[in-house]
Amino acid sequence: MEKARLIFTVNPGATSTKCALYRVQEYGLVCVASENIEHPAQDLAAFNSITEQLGYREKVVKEFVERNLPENARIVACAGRGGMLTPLPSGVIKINEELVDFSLNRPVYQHASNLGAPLAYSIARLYNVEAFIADPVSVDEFPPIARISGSPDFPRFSFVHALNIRATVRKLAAQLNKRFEDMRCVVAHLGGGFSIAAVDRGKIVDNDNRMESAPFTPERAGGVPPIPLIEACFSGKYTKQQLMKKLYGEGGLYAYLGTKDLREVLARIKNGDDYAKLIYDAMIYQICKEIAAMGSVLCFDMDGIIITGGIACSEEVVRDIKNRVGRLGNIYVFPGSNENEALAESVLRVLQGRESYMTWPVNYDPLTGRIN
Ligand SMILES: Nc1ncnc2c1ncn2[C@@H]1O[C@H](COP(=O)(O)OP(=O)(O)OP(=O)(O)O)[C@@H](O)[C@H]1O
Ligand SMILES: CCCC(=O)O
Repeated sequence: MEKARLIFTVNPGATSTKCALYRVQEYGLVCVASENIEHPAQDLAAFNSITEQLGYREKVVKEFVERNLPENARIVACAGRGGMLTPLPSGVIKINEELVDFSLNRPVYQHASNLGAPLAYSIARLYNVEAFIADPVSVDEFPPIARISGSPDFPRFSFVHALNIRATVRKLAAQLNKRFEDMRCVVAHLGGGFSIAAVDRGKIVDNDNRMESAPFTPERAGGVPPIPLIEACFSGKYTKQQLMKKLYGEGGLYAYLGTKDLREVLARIKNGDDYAKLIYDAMIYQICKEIAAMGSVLCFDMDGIIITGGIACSEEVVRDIKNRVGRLGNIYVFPGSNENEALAESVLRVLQGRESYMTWPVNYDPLTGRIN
């Protein structure tokens, strides 16, 4: 009997590595195993950089595959979440040694997703198959107008949860019986980090890059007033690393309330904590301002507003967002992040010849949108 064909996917996050195996069926994919493997803070504290975590996470990922690969099945392809690479067009890229080297040793910023390509490649080599990344966080398809900031020295650029955003737009397209390539919508990905994006005919034409001005998130500061920030940089009170942490990792809800867990914040509010309520309300207020801003990018001519990510599991959040911006368009909720599934679907489109893949390095000019 022919062995079942499986796609392995891996999505490394700040504190966990999400792994999954999908069986390829004639009509699509069936998830046969999926785990969110959490990494205790004391384990990760032993490493000075994301790159140093590779061996540790590789062991965990290999154990996942050994535990879950059925005897009557074989892996036919692997996929990992793509990290902070150079600016790229959306789509699928085949992983090679050079891409692994770039992700580990020359990424544009430190981000757990930089380990996606090395981890997928490592499993692919074990099973002698090909590995891919899809829609990495450095997807940048901004048109020229979106790149203009208030200073030519600091042009705007994209940094975005491209994988989950494009996957949820595909889901909405199927639900509305429309082509993905025709969809126009605002997507609010609300997780540990947020990405609030305008999607125009399948392309992310603007988003709230949290290295610029953006709503604060459970752990990221988003936009802060620039002059006081410059003063703090030159005050001698902080190291660069301390200030980076204030913006990234220890900002947002965590800075105000000492927790990154929105469920805990909601529980405190239920128990009458007025300060927690103020901070929560401010977060919703900022999210809604950004949704409206992204709606304006689409001239409010859109198929709807999507809310997704872990925070979209909260009925309170969805209700409070609807109360502020529900008049702008229909709101669709896709709770949780669908990144592993989106990776598997991207690879399936490639295996079935419905989508072509790019090869690293991708010689892409974000200013013209051309691949040379
Ligand atoms: N049922 C829920 N109600 C409210 N908040 C929730 C719920 N489930 C998860 N969250 C919150 O969602 C946030 C984490 O979301 P998620 O798991 O999508 O993030 P992540 O994958 O770690 O990060 P990112 O989305 O930036 O890659 C946390 O603040 C968590 O408390
Ligand atoms: C695209 C990833 C954004 C973030 O982690 O904040």
